[in-house]
Amino acid sequence: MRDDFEVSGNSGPGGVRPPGPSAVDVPVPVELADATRALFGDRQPLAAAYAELLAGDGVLRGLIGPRETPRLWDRHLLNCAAVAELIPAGRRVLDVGSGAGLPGLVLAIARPDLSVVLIEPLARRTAFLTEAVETLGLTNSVTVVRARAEEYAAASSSPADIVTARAVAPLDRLAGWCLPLAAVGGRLLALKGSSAADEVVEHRDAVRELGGGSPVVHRCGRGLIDPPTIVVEIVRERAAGRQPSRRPRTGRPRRR
Ligand SMILES: C[S@@+](CC[C@H](N)C(=O)[O-])C[C@H]1O[C@@H](n2cnc3c(N)ncnc32)[C@H](O)[C@@H]1O
Repeated sequence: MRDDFEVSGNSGPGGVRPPGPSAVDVPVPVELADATRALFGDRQPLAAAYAELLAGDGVLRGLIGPRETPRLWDRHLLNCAAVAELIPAGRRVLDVGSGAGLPGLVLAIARPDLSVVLIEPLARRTAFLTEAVETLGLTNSVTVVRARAEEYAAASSSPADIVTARAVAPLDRLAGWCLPLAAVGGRLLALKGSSAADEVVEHRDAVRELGGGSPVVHRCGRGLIDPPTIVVEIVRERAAGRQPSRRPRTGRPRRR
């Protein structure tokens, strides 16, 4: 990768530091206790430390609206952690437009086997992400990069197994930014709302032009969270614009 992006992480030893003075206690709501245990396992204290950072510094620095604090667990942490069921062990994940770390940082918390790169263009957000990664002791598994996805794709030579994105752009634009970041055979997992199926219909052709296969809609976390997280999965089948070659036509040979 070119080294003119601001990059941090993947350097020091792990070990959770206690959240700083601007952390706010965010207890897990009783009705979410089982889901939280199922999705975070023994990493639940780390998830709680991240929730405290979001509710404290995240709100103070304008990365999360104050009205989100009471619903941090369901709308943000559990919503994102549920996507882990689509990611096999040991994969390299790029999270595009991470904002305050959603879903990339949550996936790194829930799944210590993953190596995660958080790609975010805004300095205020990457500053928060870098501090959160250090505070949570995740510098061994998480890297923060300040860049737009298109810039990173043009400069990076290490394609990802999985590219994630939540609330970043409509599916056609998102596929244009994210598919070039994935290896051929790799996958974009786009966290979408209830209009996911309509988006798929609207943008299917554009996605194909961009080298993606047929989008598949998944509902993650069923039986654990309500509503489940809706994820549109797109496999990168080939480089953009190169359509699969047609089978030769059979029948009478053409006259010369
Ligand atoms: C609405 S926020 C969503 C943040 C986070 N994913 C979440 O779900 O809370 C969209 C984010 O995408 C980032 N973004 C916009 N265009 C981008 C691009 N071309 N490449 C990477 N990130 C981008 C913005 O800076 C912003 O942080």
